[in-house]
Amino acid sequence: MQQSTRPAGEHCHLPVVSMQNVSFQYEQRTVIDRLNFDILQRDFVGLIGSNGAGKTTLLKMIVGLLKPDQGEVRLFGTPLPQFRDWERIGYVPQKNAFNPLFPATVREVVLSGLYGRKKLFKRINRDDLKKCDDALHALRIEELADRRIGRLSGGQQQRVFLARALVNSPELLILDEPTVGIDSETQESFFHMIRHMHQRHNITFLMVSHDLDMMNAYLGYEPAHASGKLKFFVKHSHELDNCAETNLAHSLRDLRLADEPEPLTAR
Ligand SMILES: Nc1ncnc2c1ncn2[C@@H]1O[C@H](COP(=O)(O)OP(=O)(O)OP(=O)(O)O)[C@@H](O)[C@H]1O
Repeated sequence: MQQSTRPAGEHCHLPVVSMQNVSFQYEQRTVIDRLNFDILQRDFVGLIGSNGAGKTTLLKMIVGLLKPDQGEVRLFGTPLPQFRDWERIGYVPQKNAFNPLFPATVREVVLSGLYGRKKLFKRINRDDLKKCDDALHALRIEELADRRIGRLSGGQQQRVFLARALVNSPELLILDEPTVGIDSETQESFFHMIRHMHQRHNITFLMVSHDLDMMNAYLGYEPAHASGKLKFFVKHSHELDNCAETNLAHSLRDLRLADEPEPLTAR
Protein backbone atom coordinates (compact mmCIF):
# COMPACT_ATOMS: atom_id res chain seq x y z
CA MET A 1 0.00 0.00 0.00
CA GLN A 2 1.18 3.44 -0.91
CA GLN A 3 1.79 6.06 1.74
CA SER A 4 1.13 9.75 1.23
CA THR A 5 4.53 11.44 0.97
CA ARG A 6 3.67 15.10 0.61
CA PRO A 7 5.21 17.34 3.27
CA ALA A 8 2.94 19.06 5.78
CA GLY A 9 4.32 22.62 5.95
CA GLU A 10 4.22 24.87 8.96
CA HIS A 11 2.22 27.76 7.58
CA CYS A 12 -0.82 27.13 5.47
CA HIS A 13 -0.35 23.45 4.84
CA LEU A 14 -1.23 21.96 8.17
CA PRO A 15 -3.23 18.75 7.98
CA VAL A 16 -6.98 19.37 8.01
CA VAL A 17 -7.79 15.67 7.84
CA SER A 18 -5.21 13.12 8.83
CA MET A 19 -5.83 9.40 8.43
CA GLN A 20 -3.32 7.01 9.88
CA ASN A 21 -3.58 3.31 9.22
CA VAL A 22 -7.37 3.54 9.00
CA SER A 23 -9.38 0.37 8.32
CA PHE A 24 -13.10 -0.21 8.22
CA GLN A 25 -15.19 -3.35 7.86
CA TYR A 26 -18.90 -4.01 7.39
CA GLU A 27 -19.67 -7.40 8.92
CA GLN A 28 -16.17 -8.86 8.51
CA ARG A 29 -15.84 -7.45 4.99
CA THR A 30 -12.97 -4.96 4.73
CA VAL A 31 -13.91 -1.85 2.79
CA ILE A 32 -11.04 0.47 3.79
CA ASP A 33 -7.70 -1.22 4.40
CA ARG A 34 -4.92 0.56 6.34
CA LEU A 35 -5.34 3.91 4.64
CA ASN A 36 -2.71 6.60 5.26
CA PHE A 37 -3.53 9.97 3.79
CA ASP A 38 -3.44 13.62 4.82
CA ILE A 39 -5.51 16.43 3.39
CA LEU A 40 -3.64 19.70 3.86
CA GLN A 41 -5.06 23.18 4.19
CA ARG A 42 -6.08 24.54 0.81
CA ASP A 43 -5.90 21.19 -0.95
CA PHE A 44 -8.62 20.20 -3.35
CA VAL A 45 -8.90 16.43 -3.06
CA GLY A 46 -11.00 14.57 -5.61
CA LEU A 47 -11.87 11.06 -4.49
CA ILE A 48 -12.58 8.59 -7.28
CA GLY A 49 -13.42 4.92 -7.14
CA SER A 50 -15.83 2.44 -8.67
CA ASN A 51 -19.24 1.74 -7.12
CA GLY A 52 -18.74 0.14 -3.75
CA ALA A 53 -15.08 1.19 -3.47
CA GLY A 54 -15.70 2.76 -0.06
CA LYS A 55 -15.88 6.49 -0.88
CA THR A 56 -19.03 7.26 1.11
CA THR A 57 -17.78 5.05 3.95
CA LEU A 58 -14.59 7.10 4.11
CA LEU A 59 -16.47 10.42 4.16
CA LYS A 60 -18.77 9.12 6.90
CA MET A 61 -15.74 8.19 8.99
CA ILE A 62 -14.27 11.65 8.51
CA VAL A 63 -17.45 13.37 9.71
CA GLY A 64 -17.74 10.99 12.65
CA LEU A 65 -20.78 9.01 11.47
CA LEU A 66 -18.77 5.77 11.36
CA LYS A 67 -15.94 4.75 13.65
CA PRO A 68 -12.81 3.18 12.16
CA ASP A 69 -12.12 -0.39 13.28
CA GLN A 70 -8.45 0.40 13.32
CA GLY A 71 -6.24 3.47 13.02
CA GLU A 72 -6.86 7.11 13.77
CA VAL A 73 -8.63 10.02 12.07
CA ARG A 74 -7.69 13.55 13.15
CA LEU A 75 -9.52 16.72 12.20
CA PHE A 76 -7.54 19.96 12.38
CA GLY A 77 -4.99 18.07 14.50
CA THR A 78 -7.55 16.79 17.04
CA PRO A 79 -8.35 13.06 17.33
CA LEU A 80 -11.89 12.58 16.05
CA PRO A 81 -13.45 11.41 19.34
CA GLN A 82 -12.39 14.72 20.94
CA PHE A 83 -13.25 16.97 17.98
CA ARG A 84 -16.07 19.45 18.66
CA ASP A 85 -15.66 22.28 16.12
CA TRP A 86 -18.11 20.88 13.61
CA GLU A 87 -18.97 24.35 12.28
CA ARG A 88 -15.51 24.30 10.64
CA ILE A 89 -16.74 21.52 8.36
CA GLY A 90 -19.50 21.61 5.77
CA TYR A 91 -20.81 18.23 4.57
CA VAL A 92 -23.16 17.56 1.71
CA PRO A 93 -24.18 13.89 1.83
CA GLN A 94 -25.04 11.84 -1.21
CA LYS A 95 -28.58 11.76 -2.58
CA ASN A 96 -30.56 13.93 -0.27
CA ALA A 97 -34.14 12.97 -0.96
CA PHE A 98 -36.88 14.63 0.99
CA ASN A 99 -40.35 13.38 1.61
CA PRO A 100 -42.67 15.85 -0.16
CA LEU A 101 -44.56 16.23 3.11
CA PHE A 102 -41.48 17.31 5.06
CA PRO A 103 -42.61 20.63 6.50
CA ALA A 104 -39.38 22.70 6.65
CA THR A 105 -38.84 25.61 4.30
CA VAL A 106 -35.64 26.19 2.35
CA ARG A 107 -34.68 29.01 4.72
CA GLU A 108 -35.14 26.74 7.74
CA VAL A 109 -33.04 23.98 6.19
CA VAL A 110 -30.21 26.41 5.37
CA LEU A 111 -30.40 27.98 8.85
CA SER A 112 -30.21 24.52 10.43
CA GLY A 113 -26.63 24.35 9.08
CA LEU A 114 -25.73 27.06 11.61
CA TYR A 115 -26.89 25.18 14.65
CA GLY A 116 -24.25 22.48 14.37
CA ARG A 117 -24.21 19.60 16.81
CA LYS A 118 -23.75 21.68 19.93
CA LYS A 119 -26.17 24.56 19.40
CA LEU A 120 -29.36 22.75 18.56
CA PHE A 121 -31.64 25.22 20.29
CA LYS A 122 -29.71 28.38 19.56
CA ARG A 123 -31.84 31.44 18.91
CA ILE A 124 -31.66 32.84 15.40
CA ASN A 125 -30.33 36.38 15.32
CA ARG A 126 -29.97 38.98 12.60
CA ASP A 127 -26.43 37.87 11.84
CA ASP A 128 -27.66 34.31 11.25
CA LEU A 129 -30.34 35.54 8.86
CA LYS A 130 -27.73 37.55 6.96
CA LYS A 131 -25.51 34.47 6.63
CA CYS A 132 -28.51 32.51 5.39
CA ASP A 133 -29.36 35.19 2.82
CA ASP A 134 -25.74 35.20 1.62
CA ALA A 135 -25.78 31.42 1.18
CA LEU A 136 -29.11 31.56 -0.68
CA HIS A 137 -27.69 34.32 -2.87
CA ALA A 138 -24.50 32.32 -3.60
CA LEU A 139 -26.54 29.37 -4.85
CA ARG A 140 -29.08 31.60 -6.66
CA ILE A 141 -32.03 30.25 -4.72
CA GLU A 142 -33.25 33.40 -2.96
CA GLU A 143 -36.65 33.06 -4.59
CA LEU A 144 -37.04 29.55 -3.14
CA ALA A 145 -36.45 30.70 0.45
CA ASP A 146 -40.04 30.26 1.63
CA ARG A 147 -40.85 27.13 -0.39
CA ARG A 148 -41.08 23.75 1.27
CA ILE A 149 -37.94 21.70 0.64
CA GLY A 150 -39.93 18.52 -0.10
CA ARG A 151 -41.71 20.23 -2.99
CA LEU A 152 -38.55 21.19 -4.89
CA SER A 153 -36.88 19.30 -7.73
CA GLY A 154 -33.83 17.13 -7.00
CA GLY A 155 -31.46 19.73 -8.44
CA GLN A 156 -33.06 22.54 -6.45
CA GLN A 157 -32.81 20.48 -3.28
CA GLN A 158 -29.14 19.84 -3.99
CA ARG A 159 -28.51 23.58 -4.19
CA VAL A 160 -30.28 24.01 -0.86
CA PHE A 161 -27.96 21.43 0.75
CA LEU A 162 -24.94 23.19 -0.68
CA ALA A 163 -26.20 26.48 0.74
CA ARG A 164 -26.69 24.72 4.08
CA ALA A 165 -23.11 23.42 4.01
CA LEU A 166 -21.75 26.87 3.15
CA VAL A 167 -23.70 28.89 5.68
CA ASN A 168 -21.00 28.61 8.37
CA SER A 169 -18.26 29.60 5.90
CA PRO A 170 -16.57 26.26 6.58
CA GLU A 171 -12.83 25.71 6.31
CA LEU A 172 -13.34 22.20 4.97
CA LEU A 173 -16.12 21.36 2.56
CA ILE A 174 -16.90 17.68 2.03
CA LEU A 175 -19.08 16.90 -0.96
CA ASP A 176 -20.38 13.44 -1.85
CA GLU A 177 -21.31 13.53 -5.53
CA PRO A 178 -22.71 17.04 -5.24
CA THR A 179 -23.93 17.41 -8.81
CA VAL A 180 -26.01 14.26 -9.13
CA GLY A 181 -29.43 15.33 -10.36
CA ILE A 182 -28.28 18.80 -11.39
CA ASP A 183 -28.52 19.79 -15.06
CA SER A 184 -25.24 20.01 -16.98
CA GLU A 185 -25.21 23.83 -17.25
CA THR A 186 -25.66 24.20 -13.52
CA GLN A 187 -22.98 21.55 -12.99
CA GLU A 188 -20.44 23.60 -14.93
CA SER A 189 -21.42 26.72 -13.08
CA PHE A 190 -21.14 24.82 -9.81
CA PHE A 191 -17.66 23.52 -10.60
CA HIS A 192 -16.65 27.01 -11.62
CA MET A 193 -17.84 28.29 -8.26
CA ILE A 194 -16.03 25.68 -6.20
CA ARG A 195 -12.80 26.21 -8.14
CA HIS A 196 -13.13 29.89 -7.38
CA MET A 197 -13.76 29.07 -3.71
CA HIS A 198 -10.69 26.88 -3.67
CA GLN A 199 -8.44 29.44 -5.28
CA ARG A 200 -9.70 32.61 -3.62
CA HIS A 201 -11.53 31.75 -0.42
CA ASN A 202 -9.15 29.57 1.51
CA ILE A 203 -11.41 26.53 1.65
CA THR A 204 -10.15 22.97 1.60
CA PHE A 205 -12.19 20.50 -0.42
CA LEU A 206 -12.79 16.79 -0.34
CA MET A 207 -15.13 15.82 -3.12
CA VAL A 208 -16.38 12.48 -4.39
CA SER A 209 -17.38 12.65 -8.00
CA HIS A 210 -17.87 10.32 -10.92
CA ASP A 211 -17.30 13.27 -13.24
CA LEU A 212 -13.83 12.29 -14.44
CA ASP A 213 -13.71 15.09 -17.01
CA MET A 214 -14.10 17.70 -14.31
CA MET A 215 -11.67 15.95 -11.97
CA ASN A 216 -9.01 15.53 -14.66
CA ALA A 217 -9.44 19.06 -15.98
CA TYR A 218 -8.82 20.59 -12.59
CA LEU A 219 -6.80 17.99 -10.70
CA GLY A 220 -4.78 16.33 -13.47
CA TYR A 221 -4.63 12.74 -14.66
CA GLU A 222 -2.33 11.17 -12.07
CA PRO A 223 -3.69 10.40 -8.62
CA ALA A 224 -1.47 11.64 -5.80
CA HIS A 225 -2.35 8.55 -3.79
CA ALA A 226 -4.18 5.25 -4.15
CA SER A 227 -5.45 2.76 -1.60
CA GLY A 228 -7.41 -0.31 -2.67
CA LYS A 229 -9.91 0.94 -5.25
CA LEU A 230 -9.79 4.51 -3.93
CA LYS A 231 -7.84 7.12 -5.86
CA PHE A 232 -7.04 10.58 -4.50
CA PHE A 233 -6.44 13.36 -7.00
CA VAL A 234 -4.98 16.46 -5.37
CA LYS A 235 -4.41 20.06 -6.35
CA HIS A 236 -3.08 22.60 -3.92
CA SER A 237 -4.36 26.14 -4.42
CA HIS A 238 -0.83 27.55 -4.74
CA GLU A 239 2.78 26.43 -4.78
CA LEU A 240 3.51 24.50 -1.60
CA ASP A 241 6.47 26.72 -0.74
CA ASN A 242 4.63 30.00 -1.36
CA CYS A 243 2.35 30.83 1.52
CA ALA A 244 2.45 34.62 1.14
CA GLU A 245 -1.14 34.71 -0.03
CA THR A 246 -2.71 33.23 3.06
CA ASN A 247 -5.02 36.05 4.05
CA LEU A 248 -7.58 35.75 1.31
CA ALA A 249 -11.03 37.21 1.50
CA HIS A 250 -13.44 34.64 2.79
CA SER A 251 -16.88 35.93 2.27
CA LEU A 252 -19.97 34.13 1.14
CA ARG A 253 -21.34 37.40 -0.16
CA ASP A 254 -18.78 37.42 -3.01
CA LEU A 255 -19.87 34.02 -4.24
CA ARG A 256 -22.62 33.36 -6.70
CA LEU A 257 -23.29 30.67 -9.25
CA ALA A 258 -22.55 32.17 -12.64
CA ASP A 259 -25.33 32.93 -15.13
CA GLU A 260 -23.15 31.82 -18.00
CA PRO A 261 -20.64 29.27 -16.78
CA GLU A 262 -17.10 29.65 -18.09
CA PRO A 263 -15.77 26.73 -20.13
CA LEU A 264 -14.18 24.04 -18.01
CA THR A 265 -10.45 24.19 -18.69
CA ALA A 266 -7.38 23.38 -16.65
CA ARG A 267 -5.57 26.40 -15.30
N1 LIG B 1 -24.54 -0.28 6.11
C1 LIG B 1 -23.85 -1.18 5.38
N2 LIG B 1 -23.81 -2.47 5.74
C2 LIG B 1 -23.10 -3.39 5.04
N3 LIG B 1 -22.39 -3.09 3.94
C3 LIG B 1 -22.40 -1.81 3.52
C4 LIG B 1 -23.13 -0.78 4.21
N4 LIG B 1 -22.94 0.40 3.57
C5 LIG B 1 -22.13 0.13 2.53
N5 LIG B 1 -21.82 -1.18 2.48
C6 LIG B 1 -20.94 -1.83 1.49
O1 LIG B 1 -19.62 -1.32 1.61
C7 LIG B 1 -19.04 -1.10 0.34
C8 LIG B 1 -18.65 0.36 0.22
O2 LIG B 1 -19.81 1.17 0.18
P1 LIG B 1 -19.74 2.74 -0.07
O3 LIG B 1 -21.13 3.26 -0.02
O4 LIG B 1 -18.72 3.34 0.83
O5 LIG B 1 -19.17 2.77 -1.57
P2 LIG B 1 -19.01 3.99 -2.59
O6 LIG B 1 -17.60 3.94 -3.08
O7 LIG B 1 -19.45 5.24 -1.95
O8 LIG B 1 -19.99 3.53 -3.75
P3 LIG B 1 -20.93 4.38 -4.79
O9 LIG B 1 -20.02 4.93 -5.86
O10 LIG B 1 -21.80 3.30 -5.35
O11 LIG B 1 -21.66 5.40 -4.01
C9 LIG B 1 -20.08 -1.55 -0.68
O12 LIG B 1 -19.76 -2.85 -1.10
C10 LIG B 1 -21.39 -1.53 0.08
O13 LIG B 1 -22.26 -2.51 -0.41
